[in-house]
Amino acid sequence: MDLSGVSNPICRLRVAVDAPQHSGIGAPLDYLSEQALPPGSLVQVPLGKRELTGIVWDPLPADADAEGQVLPDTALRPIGQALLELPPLTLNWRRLLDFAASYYQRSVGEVALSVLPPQLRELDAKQLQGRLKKLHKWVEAEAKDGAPSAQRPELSPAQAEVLAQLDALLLAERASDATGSAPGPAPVLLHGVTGSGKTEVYLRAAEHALNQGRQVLVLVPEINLTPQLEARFAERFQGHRIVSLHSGLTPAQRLRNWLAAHLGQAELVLGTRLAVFASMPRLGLIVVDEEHDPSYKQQDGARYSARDLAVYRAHLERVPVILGSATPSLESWQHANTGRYRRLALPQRIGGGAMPRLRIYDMNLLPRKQGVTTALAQPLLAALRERLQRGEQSLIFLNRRGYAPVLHCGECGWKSECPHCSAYRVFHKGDRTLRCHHCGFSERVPRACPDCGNQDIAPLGQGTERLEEQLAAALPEARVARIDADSTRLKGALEAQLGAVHAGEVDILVGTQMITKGHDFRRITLVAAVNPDAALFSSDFRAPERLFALLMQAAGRAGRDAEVAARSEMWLQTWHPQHALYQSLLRHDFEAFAKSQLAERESAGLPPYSHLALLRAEARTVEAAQGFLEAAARHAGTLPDAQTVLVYPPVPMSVARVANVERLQMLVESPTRGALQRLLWQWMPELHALKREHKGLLRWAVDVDPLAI
Ligand SMILES: Nc1ncnc2c1ncn2[C@@H]1O[C@H](COP(=O)(O)OP(=O)(O)OP(=O)(O)O)[C@@H](O)[C@H]1O
Ligand SMILES: [Zn+2]
Repeated sequence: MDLSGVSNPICRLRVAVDAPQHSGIGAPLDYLSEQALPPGSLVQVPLGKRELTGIVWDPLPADADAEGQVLPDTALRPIGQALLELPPLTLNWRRLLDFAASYYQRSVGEVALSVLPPQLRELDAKQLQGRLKKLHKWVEAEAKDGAPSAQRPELSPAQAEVLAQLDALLLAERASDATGSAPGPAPVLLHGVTGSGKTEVYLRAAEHALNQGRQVLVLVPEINLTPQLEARFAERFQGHRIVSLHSGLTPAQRLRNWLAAHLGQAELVLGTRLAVFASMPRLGLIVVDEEHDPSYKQQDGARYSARDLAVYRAHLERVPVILGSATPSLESWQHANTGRYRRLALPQRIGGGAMPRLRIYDMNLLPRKQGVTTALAQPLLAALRERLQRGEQSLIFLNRRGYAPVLHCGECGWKSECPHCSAYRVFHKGDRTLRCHHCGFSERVPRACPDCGNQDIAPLGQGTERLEEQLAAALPEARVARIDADSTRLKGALEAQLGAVHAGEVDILVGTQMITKGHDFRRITLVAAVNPDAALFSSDFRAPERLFALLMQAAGRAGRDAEVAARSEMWLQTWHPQHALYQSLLRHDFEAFAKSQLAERESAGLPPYSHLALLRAEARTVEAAQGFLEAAARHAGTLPDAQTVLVYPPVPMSVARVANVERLQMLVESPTRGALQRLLWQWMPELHALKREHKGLLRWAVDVDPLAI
């Protein structure tokens, strides 16, 4: 860099550093530097006794109120090494991080540093040079020539129509942008039923962006969906470099892929929610697949929604963003209703195949036997047998892993409670353990009741392990496989298991929601949800929306091949066959379901008609957590926006105690986003102060737009 023109050899730099939340350091810190480094540069700086990696941040505008007092130069410390080999992070990247930090009420340093690959924060300039050299070698060895895309299927008329509308949107945007002030293309909500070929739309839109020399970011909700999507993109775009970004990569891979995107060498980035922060200087398109999926919400630290940030990022960069789903979130659906988003639809399956016929089986018809939980009704077993005879596959969905959720003594009433949590430990038969799914506490299964010595302790209810066992007993000729978090713990296990299903080596696949999403199974003609009722009566207002999406998506795994679509079925075993949710499902009618849910939300004043945040508190005792929340509520009452923003009394979380920590939360509700944000901003300093006063408090956090209430 040529610094000869810099008149003042010593300048001030604002540097974003990852200071722990309790330190109260919010804004970037001032340092002295002999070089005028551009914002976005990585530098090492001293903080206390440590040396940390930080990011040079933008100078405050001249008229800004300085936060706190401005220190004289003599009070500032000099920066350390700068990582000059790395091009600075772009202005739009920094604006995205500024927004995310302020919206989710965290410090920008914490968020910005936490979304960089961990290894990048540990390297000095020399080590970084080494990594870059390695990257260039890799890029040379796997040279991509930008060759045109491989063979692609003829678009269906609906796909062609959607793509034409996408093009029209871009053209209109460009035409209106003569002044350079247009807001960017409206976000697109692609509502396509399962198997309608949404992925082909993503591929074509990506191709369009690649042809213009731009980079493409594709987000998927779950890590286990990245390999198959990566394969589809890689097959199509052989002349282009594709990298993935998710938490399953080794630290070295993550750094390499991140650098490839940052240097513009990777043209396609596929990843889970953290990839929304990937540095992509030539970004031209963002795709968010299964946009309704709750996994897009981060559940600790900065509790961001990657879907919402994707929309914001697209707006910043003025590039199109496509949100795809068969069952859009009600927030996005409502945005499309009001015209903020542009709705495009793929109402039919590729090849014109029918949606699976829904069969609701009334469990009340089963003869009741004391103490016996019937997993599979006879008619369902008969339907499974029919598939077996025809050589077709079935999928059985049960959202509960392990053998049984509770172990129970019929003599004294003992149950397998976790000593550290307000939850039962789950019986895992495979390794004969009782395991708590909240704190991880695990013990060997006792031979007899620990309270009364009764030898006869029995599992209550069923999980996927038990279902697998029951199926094997009822249909001994079937090849049964189970896919859940337990069966896929080892690296590569999931790919192998999915491979076996695709290869036709499995007749019946049992699993949790892992198997209901996104997979393009071609030979499944029967999907069954054997115990979906629990969510019907949840206290969480989003539970019906989530259940509907999950069941629609599960149903969507059946009959994906038009040849077998006509005889594909979705079975529901339920105690509440008349429930309105199941009735809309019966008609595959998302629109009717969304309409009725939105009407309920509107009359109850719930999102998207109001805006929520949660203040969470964790302490060793209920009193300590409650004391903090009550003091916080009193303070909120004194703030200017207290007239419009409602703060509810503290309540225990649904699992109140985890690992001996009591967890309480307080709901904050506002008719407008602006009032909520203002109140939170004014509240934060007091919350930090209250934390210091309430010694018994372990942690507190604010969750903006919380998903689970
Ligand atoms: N134009 C086309 N011609 C032929 N086959 C196509 C076409 N578009 C998509 N397909 C095929 O149709 C199948 C379903 O498409 P895809 O997986 O994209 O659906 P989807 O809408 O993403 O479904 P889901 O929401 O269930 O994940 C895939 O096997 C895909 O290869
Ligand atoms: Zn526990």
